[in-house]
Amino acid sequence: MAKVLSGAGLRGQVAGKTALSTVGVSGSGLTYRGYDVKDLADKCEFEEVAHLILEGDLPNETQLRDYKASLKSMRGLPQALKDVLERIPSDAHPMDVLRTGCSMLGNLEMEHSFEQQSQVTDRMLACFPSIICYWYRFSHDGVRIDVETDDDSIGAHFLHLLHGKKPSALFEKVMHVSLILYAEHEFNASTFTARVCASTLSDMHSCITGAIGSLRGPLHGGANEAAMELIESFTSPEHAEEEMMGKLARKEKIMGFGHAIYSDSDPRNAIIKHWSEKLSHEVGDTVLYPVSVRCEEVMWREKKLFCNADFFHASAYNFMQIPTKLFTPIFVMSRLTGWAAHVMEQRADNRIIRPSAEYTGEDIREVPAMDERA
Ligand SMILES: CC(=O)SCCNC(=O)CCNC(=O)[C@H](O)C(C)(C)COP(=O)(O)OP(=O)(O)OC[C@H]1O[C@@H](n2cnc3c(N)ncnc32)[C@H](O)[C@@H]1OP(=O)(O)O
Ligand SMILES: O=C([O-])CC(=O)C(=O)O
Repeated sequence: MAKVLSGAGLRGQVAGKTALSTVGVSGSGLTYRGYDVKDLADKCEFEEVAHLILEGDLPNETQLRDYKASLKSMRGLPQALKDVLERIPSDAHPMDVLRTGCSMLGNLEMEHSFEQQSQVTDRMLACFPSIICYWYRFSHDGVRIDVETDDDSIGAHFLHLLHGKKPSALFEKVMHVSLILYAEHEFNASTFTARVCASTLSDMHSCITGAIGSLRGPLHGGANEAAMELIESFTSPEHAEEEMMGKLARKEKIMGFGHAIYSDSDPRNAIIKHWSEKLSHEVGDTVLYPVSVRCEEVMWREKKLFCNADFFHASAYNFMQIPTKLFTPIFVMSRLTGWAAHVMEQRADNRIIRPSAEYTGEDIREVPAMDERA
């Protein structure tokens, strides 16, 4: 069943061109530069996919080694940025921390010309996990961590900083898969934000800062955190069934379900669900995974609504002992690749994005004197 793509929210309107991805095209649900996301998640590391999205091609062995070494060398944070992070309270939302961190980095390491666009993007890719974990560990545990680990991947670097030890091979693999699934998704709200900003010929840090703000909302990236709050409130599949039925009767929105483009499934769901199940066995879970499966069954049976990429990410991240409020920042660490590639694409063939509005306000009228106003 095809989804009706019309109405409010610019739904169904072509707002520009891209060679980066296809979403919901029949035959394959999601492709990055022509490769099926299932194939990429199966066979690649996240750094290979980042290279594909940003540079246009999958790297060969030497290119991948060099790319990873280069990213590894850029994990450190300038003291002025650490000083700012240390002043942000522990009850701040980590997405706001990342937004501030990205903006501050733009002050310290400004993109002076578009020729530096790849360099500033790689720098952000390398140091966003450092920013989020430096703040988290300082504000929550009172420690100033060394952010320059020698971990092979961005996902392992993140988990190492967060937990103070290298992650298991399984956890590192799941981080690769997760970061690949979240990397790029055509003209979603946060990417469109980045492109609108880019279309004014603004700098890369401004485009990414704006995109982080758009991703933060619960209708977009913030849904993975909201999904976690939902599933952890249920004690068993039966409890989930009962509560979900109540929520549907009250017409509550259930985060982690539905999609603006996909009509009957999100191709990323089956992949992350598989890894969530694997992790649940690994950590001996008997509640969260079965509860998540029951929520999925109820939503499909009652409303024909399906899990989007966010729903099973909640349990998967929880099984890796990642605090819920860091879920959406992980999405940022990945989607940065898509955002930056879209900024580059916009810059390469730019016209300022400036749509029109249908006016629904008052007819033209005179400004009344102060004593004539209500
Ligand atoms: C990585 C990502 O960003 S994926 C998206 C993450 N966001 C979420 O999970 C938030 C929950 N989902 C939603 O709010 C929506 O499904 C969106 C924002 C993703 C898509 O919005 P839209 O394209 O406007 O939804 P759509 O037109 O399909 O909605 C059709 C109907 O289903 C309902 N519906 C859609 N999603 C849900 C949901 N998760 N729970 C309950 N009802 C829903 C809508 O309210 C609407 O009902 P109505 O016709 O009575 O108003
Ligand atoms: O495409 C969308 O609207 C939202 C989404 O799934 C994403 O950005 O990954």
